[in-house]
Amino acid sequence: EYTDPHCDGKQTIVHLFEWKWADIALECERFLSKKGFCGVQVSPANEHIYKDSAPWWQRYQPISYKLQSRSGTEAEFVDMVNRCRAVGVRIYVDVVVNHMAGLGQSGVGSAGSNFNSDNYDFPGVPFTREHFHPHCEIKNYGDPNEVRNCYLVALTDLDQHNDYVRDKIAEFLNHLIDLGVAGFRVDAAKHMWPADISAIQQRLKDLPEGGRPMFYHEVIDQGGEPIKTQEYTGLGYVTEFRYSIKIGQAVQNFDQLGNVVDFGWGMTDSGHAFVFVDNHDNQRGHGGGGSIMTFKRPREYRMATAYLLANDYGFTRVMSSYDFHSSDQGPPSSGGQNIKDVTINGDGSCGNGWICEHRWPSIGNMVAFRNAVAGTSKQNFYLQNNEVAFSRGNKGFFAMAKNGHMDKTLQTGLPAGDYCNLITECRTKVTVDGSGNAHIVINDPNEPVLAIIVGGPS
Ligand SMILES: O=C(NCCCOc1c(-c2ccc(O)c(O)c2)oc2cc(O)cc(O)c2c1=O)[C@@H]1CCCN1C(=O)/C=C/c1ccc(O)c(O)c1
Ligand SMILES: [Ca+2]
Repeated sequence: EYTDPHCDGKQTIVHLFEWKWADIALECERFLSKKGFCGVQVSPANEHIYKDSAPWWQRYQPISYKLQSRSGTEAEFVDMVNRCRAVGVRIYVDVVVNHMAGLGQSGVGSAGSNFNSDNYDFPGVPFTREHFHPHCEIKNYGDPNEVRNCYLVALTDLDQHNDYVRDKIAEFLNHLIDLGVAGFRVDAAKHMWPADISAIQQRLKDLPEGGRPMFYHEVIDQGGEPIKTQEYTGLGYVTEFRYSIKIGQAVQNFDQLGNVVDFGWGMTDSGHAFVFVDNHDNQRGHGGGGSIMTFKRPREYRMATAYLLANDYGFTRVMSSYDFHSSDQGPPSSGGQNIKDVTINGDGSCGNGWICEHRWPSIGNMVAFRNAVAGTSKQNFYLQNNEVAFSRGNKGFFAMAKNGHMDKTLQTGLPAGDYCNLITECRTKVTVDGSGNAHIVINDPNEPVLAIIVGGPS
């Protein structure tokens, strides 16, 4: 049961996809701590293959568990963890332990280790032939044995049933725990047996500050396959991909906003659901049947993410991307394996090809809303003519207008008083009268969201 995010009540992680460690440290200090983010999901920090075209997925082909990657050295990683922790922002590491590099690859990895996948030779760990499953390719996702014991697109599949393999993976995660990380995203968890993941978890230390590391498992279950998210809820949070589809559809047809949590679809219970609008893979067009919203449709994306953060379901992650034109394209680079710095413009947006969705007002300012209303349920639900609004207990009130305009008196469930609209950073306010009613006005097609909280600025 690793479901406590250890975030002092903060509710949202941001995925700073492919950011360098030095840039993440700066973002913790200048933005994430001020906005109340729980933490950062960082790209895989272990040694990975270098491919000439430097596709983003090269980081998902491990060579060893040495902490030197395209994002920086171990020293830079340690500095990032310390500086983020110093301002109350935790680090969650994306760990790739289902496999090592793909067959047909050999050479030197990002930490200088030699390897040869066809010989199952990974001296940087070390792993050798007996630590891997025999080669068969996953062809039938309808067979849970094949999905776990065969190779995903020729990626050399580790045998997590093997004690030595369990020990080496645990050693990797314990090293990260010693450095101060708060938990892990388990990449491709669907391709590992829950019992094997559990055996590895049992080899892990408590966090230095006490408590168990937080886990969230990547299980791509969109229904239709025998492997279900529920098989992994005993091990922590589990990614709920159907919610991304539901929210993506609902911002295009507001009538569906009342039914984005649909247990009829087999969706994971809220206490174990790890939820998001898009992720680093499906924002590139894989899966989701075209209903996945990304930064490429800014208005719909802001509404989808604002609703993700306002709704009373799951533990939330906000995606932060770089611009791309082809699905394999890596992060902004001046060439080779270089990654460009993240630059911050005068208006708070990012430059150098970084999108920084987490800094968009309807997104970054909703993080404080979600923290303030944690643990409360939706009430006073209002949904008509492309407008939605609801209160969260008596702690907060949220409204959103598909066309950017709303002018309606509604019950907010809040005590009388003047409240800042968090989204406009107080440039607009709301007065709640003695009966809890307020005149709700939205007039911004770009940020068509209003959010107020008790105890917020006024
Ligand atoms: O066409 C591709 N892959 C085949 C379709 C996507 O399949 C993959 C899935 C996958 C997709 C759908 C599923 O239902 C599923 O159970 C697994 O998970 C991965 C996880 C990894 O750590 C590394 C990978 O290369 C993959 C992968 O190729 C391209 C070229 C190689 C990498 N890649 C990719 O597209 C890379 C995708 C990728 C990489 C990292 C991820 O965490 C991820 O979710 C997807
Ligand atoms: Ca496997």
